[in-house]
Amino acid sequence: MAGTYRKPHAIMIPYPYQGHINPFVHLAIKLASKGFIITFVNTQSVHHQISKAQTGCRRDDIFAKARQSGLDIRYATVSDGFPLSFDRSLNEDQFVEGLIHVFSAHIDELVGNLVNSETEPPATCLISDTFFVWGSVIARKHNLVHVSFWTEPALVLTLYYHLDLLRRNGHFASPVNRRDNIDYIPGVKAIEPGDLMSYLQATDIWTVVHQVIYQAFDDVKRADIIICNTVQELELETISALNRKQPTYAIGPVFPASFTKSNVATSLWSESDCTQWLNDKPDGSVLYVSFGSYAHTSKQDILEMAHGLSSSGVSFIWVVRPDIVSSDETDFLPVGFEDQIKDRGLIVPWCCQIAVISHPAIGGFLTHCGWNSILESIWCSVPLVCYPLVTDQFTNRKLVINDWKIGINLCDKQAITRDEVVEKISLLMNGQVLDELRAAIKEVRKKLELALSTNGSSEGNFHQFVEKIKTQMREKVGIAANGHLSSR
Ligand SMILES: O=c1ccn([C@@H]2O[C@H](COP(=O)(O)OP(=O)(O)O[C@H]3O[C@H](CO)[C@@H](O)[C@H](O)[C@H]3O)[C@@H](O)[C@H]2O)c(=O)[nH]1
Repeated sequence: MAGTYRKPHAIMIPYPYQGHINPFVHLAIKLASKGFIITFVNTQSVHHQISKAQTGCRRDDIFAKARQSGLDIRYATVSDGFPLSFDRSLNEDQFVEGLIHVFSAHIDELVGNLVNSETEPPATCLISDTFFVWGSVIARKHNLVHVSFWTEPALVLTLYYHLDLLRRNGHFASPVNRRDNIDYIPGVKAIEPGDLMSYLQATDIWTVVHQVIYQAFDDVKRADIIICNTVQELELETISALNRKQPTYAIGPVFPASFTKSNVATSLWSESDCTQWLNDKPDGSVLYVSFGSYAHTSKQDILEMAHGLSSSGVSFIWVVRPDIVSSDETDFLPVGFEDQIKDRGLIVPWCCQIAVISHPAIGGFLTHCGWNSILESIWCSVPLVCYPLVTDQFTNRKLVINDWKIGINLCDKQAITRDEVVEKISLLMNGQVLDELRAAIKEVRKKLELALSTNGSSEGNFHQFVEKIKTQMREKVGIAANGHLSSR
């Protein structure tokens, strides 16, 4: 086959959560527009949920429209080992165990078929979510280039990557963890233990999620390439330090090609349209409140939040996911709340967040600090109130408040009070603090814009990353064909 040009064919597998599916889909489109063939894999359950969330039309293949526009993105769905009716949110440990042991076996089979396909250009690259513990194992077995896609800040990746240092220095997995600053992680300025990811602050460190963490951040060390949905200028030292270990490229933010419109359905819940409601509100007057797709909160916190929002006097849109407390606890808003807030507050189960926060009426975002929400809010220059709940959200808050100064904190402990909610909303939506936050977020936004411009860092890194994959793919094919490097 020497001399013949084969299109590069990459298999992409996101972790089956909204905050991971979104950047994976946008990256698939970006790679396909650079001439890649992509086989995008969702779990059957994710596919079913996305299809159900689409009103009006049934979509068996979420990339059908993208393909009509000339992109070669194929779509495959694979069982995660559980029936569609299984409640993955309520039984997370079991679900995550399934992703480790059963989903991986199905993926192994699918990858084998795509690699050995005789009629199609066989796949030569696997782009898998860093949280999967088996990415490099499957890639190596099938002789694929392994790209680990990290959908959180580089700071979070590097903290997990150096778990051994945290352990050795007594900041993690000690009978009593040290409380002083952590100042020995390469590329990270001193960081407080309270800014670590929730799993590293936990007392029980033998959960299923911890098993994932121990294995996934060992596995990532064998990836050929790491790509991060972040921006070099925002995390320069961290990215450089990671790069000294393994080829690491900051290619973010990975957004839809046209920011507010995507021709690929990704929402796991039906989106309520908030445009009409927002059109009637003055510019910058509405607070958007959302805790993302994954985190849960207590019924008590929801009550305090509701009373706080109601007493604040500010107009708001509040995304109250049906399973926000738990999927078997659905009656949690205060009695008569919706009547009480009338047309000042809009409660929706889900919406197109990007469309909402791009609307000029939005003036602030009370967020759980999911990484996508932070990137999207920066892009729309909307300052933040931080209310982290779990995982990387505590570390992301540190970036928002301490490093970039584009947001304020809701509270230090997890249980909130209505008074704190009123106080912080009023700080965010009025007065001098708001002016300072707005000025700061505009500066950070400029960095994102520059990074994404033709000569910007993310575009440059993306280009280098693509070239590196292609070179490594050619090397793999050469090795496979000849047992040594081909001279192509
Ligand atoms: O009503 C809504 C709410 C959210 N979104 C979108 O859903 C995504 C949510 O992502 P993110 O803000 O990152 O939150 P999570 O869904 O909670 O994301 C998970 O994945 C992220 C990336 O790995 C982590 O940073 C988070 O902590 C983790 O909970 C974003 O693109 C939002 O635009 C909507 O479209 N509509």
